[in-house]
Amino acid sequence: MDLFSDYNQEFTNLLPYDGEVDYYGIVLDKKTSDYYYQEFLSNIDWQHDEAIIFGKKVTTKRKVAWYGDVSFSYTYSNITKTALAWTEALLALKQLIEEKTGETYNSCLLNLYHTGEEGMAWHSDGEKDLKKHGAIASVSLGAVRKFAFKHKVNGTKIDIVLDHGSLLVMKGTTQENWLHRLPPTKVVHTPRINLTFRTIGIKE
Ligand SMILES: O=C(O)CCC(=O)C(=O)O
Ligand SMILES: [Fe+2]
Repeated sequence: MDLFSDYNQEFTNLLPYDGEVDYYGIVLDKKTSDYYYQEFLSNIDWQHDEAIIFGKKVTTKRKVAWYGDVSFSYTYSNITKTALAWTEALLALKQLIEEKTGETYNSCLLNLYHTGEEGMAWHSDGEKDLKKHGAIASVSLGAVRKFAFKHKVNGTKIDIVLDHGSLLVMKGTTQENWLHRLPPTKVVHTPRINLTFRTIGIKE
């Protein structure tokens, strides 16, 4: 990545091969980012996430919520969830992100990490309900956190920092070839909200 480029590039592909992760940097001004952060903290139906791991039901400290166009059912970590109907604020942000990325999305998974102690382990978002090779647009609000990619075969790692009001888009073969995670950290004590706009495949 050339940080000193004079070109007015809208985004940079962070991956050297086997996928495309477009980092747009900060796309929402401070006032707009603050507004959405407060709005989502207060007006999203946050729930502790549940997963079945080695046959046992576990509950995460992190909270999640899932919104979508219609009553989609979506399965991940062996649990099936049903989407809630879009709020006005979510729809407005979705539209803005669709304009910026030139893609459309029909659902959004939100994550609330209360402090730096909460994170997300290495995974890829290749669930079968997701449209194959569909773009996933990730918006970050609140505490600034590190984010990382790791190549599934050769272990190459790419670290980035996700700012308040920033946008990252994972597309193409990224989920097949790379894992990503939000590492826990002891130096962050305030909440971060992440929204991933996705496309759930419409079943025939
Ligand atoms: O919190 C983030 O930035 C990423 C969340 C994530 O990877 C996911 O929801 O699949
Ligand atoms: Fe993910």
